Amino acid sequence: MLIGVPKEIKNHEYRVGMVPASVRELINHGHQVVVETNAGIGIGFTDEDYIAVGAEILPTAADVFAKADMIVKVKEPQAVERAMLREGQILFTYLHLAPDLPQTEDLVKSKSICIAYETVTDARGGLPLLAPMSEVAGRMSIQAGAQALEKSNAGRGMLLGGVPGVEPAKVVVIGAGMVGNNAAQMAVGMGADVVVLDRNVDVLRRVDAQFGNRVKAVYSTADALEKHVLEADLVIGGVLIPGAAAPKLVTAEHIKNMKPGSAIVDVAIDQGGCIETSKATTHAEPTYIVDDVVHYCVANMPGAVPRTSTFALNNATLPYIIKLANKGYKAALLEDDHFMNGLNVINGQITCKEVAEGFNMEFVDARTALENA
Ligand SMILES: NC(=O)C1=CN([C@@H]2O[C@H](COP(=O)(O)OP(=O)(O)OC[C@H]3O[C@@H](n4cnc5c(N)ncnc54)[C@H](O)[C@@H]3O)[C@@H](O)[C@H]2O)C=CC1
Ligand SMILES: CC(=O)C(=O)O
Ligand SMILES: [Mg+2]
Repeated sequence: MLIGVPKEIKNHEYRVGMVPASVRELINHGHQVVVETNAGIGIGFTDEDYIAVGAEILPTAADVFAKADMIVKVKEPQAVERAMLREGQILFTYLHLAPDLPQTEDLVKSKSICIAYETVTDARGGLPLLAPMSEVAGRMSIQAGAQALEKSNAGRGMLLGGVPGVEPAKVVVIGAGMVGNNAAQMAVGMGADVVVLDRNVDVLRRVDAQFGNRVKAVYSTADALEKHVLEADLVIGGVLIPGAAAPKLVTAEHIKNMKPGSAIVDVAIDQGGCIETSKATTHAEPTYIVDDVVHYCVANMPGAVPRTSTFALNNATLPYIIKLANKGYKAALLEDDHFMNGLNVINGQITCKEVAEGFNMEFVDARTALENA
């Protein structure tokens, strides 16, 4: 198979779909790889590094899209990239379609085969291709929140851990999955007073076993959520209903009643956000203020630490890229239900139920769509 790696073009996005070591693995399996010039330069990989492992360098994204059977990326294709997709071409990347109708419509129109990292599942109920970036974003959320609380950023002027004699900030983490757990770990490490909410009791048990009495693990009712959010200095939004738009758990009314200068980091923004007043921001301008609450809603947080993030992402995606390349998409997906859950759009049909329902569009079962492809 001929695999193409374009340079990422989202604002301040320096990650790359494949590092040279991954390219080498694919070439060892008998495949060809084309890489857009300077695709890895933001994390220190030159064209020569890719050439050294056997890749061919192409001058533009258009060349890569025109040549490749499968495009491997990081972020959802931007409008100019969507226009370059063609019928029968495989796209393997993050998509986050639920909050993004224009992208969904373009992918349907393209008749390409769109497999989303974030909806691939595993036998333990996890999301193996979302997990590494959720680890990064969860850890970063506390850094971002700590900065948002600084006075120069319109925050309350509070140090997360306080100092002896001065109480720490209260950090409220909504959702105790991969993002929430990593956020809690960092917040505890910085000495904050940490509350974690989830609606899955087993998840709360795990939080309790991991952190003991350093974290309060709270069952997430509307009542509990309101109480803790209104007391918070920093709220981290880390809920997920896989494939679907995030539920708006923190309302505009809550935001109005939060302490002036408090901050929210809505990590779930890539699925539309779990805070009513959230709207996606970029690394160039990460925050804005609503009712004196600092909002940080960057949809590609791991892009800020692209070296760590690219390696972490590639460690997870490589075996799946190899499977797609070796077996072809049909066999690779049909023989593995968990991998098949990654299929969101194929030949103009939507195969992710949550996306189809969210947009009132027709849903086609992935197995049926694949068998008919
Ligand atoms: N902004 C960014 O750059 C990034 C965003 N993300 C996003 O962060 C979000 C969280 O991802 P993960 O932690 O990997 O998901 P996860 O599936 O590991 O955890 C989500 C948690 O939310 C909980 N939850 C669901 N509904 C809830 C409710 N009503 N109240 C309380 N808890 C609830 C679930 O029980 C689960 O424990 C996703 O939207 C993901 O796409 C992930 C990485 C980077
Ligand atoms: C998961 C995601 O949205 C990101 O890594 O940018
Ligand atoms: Mg207020």
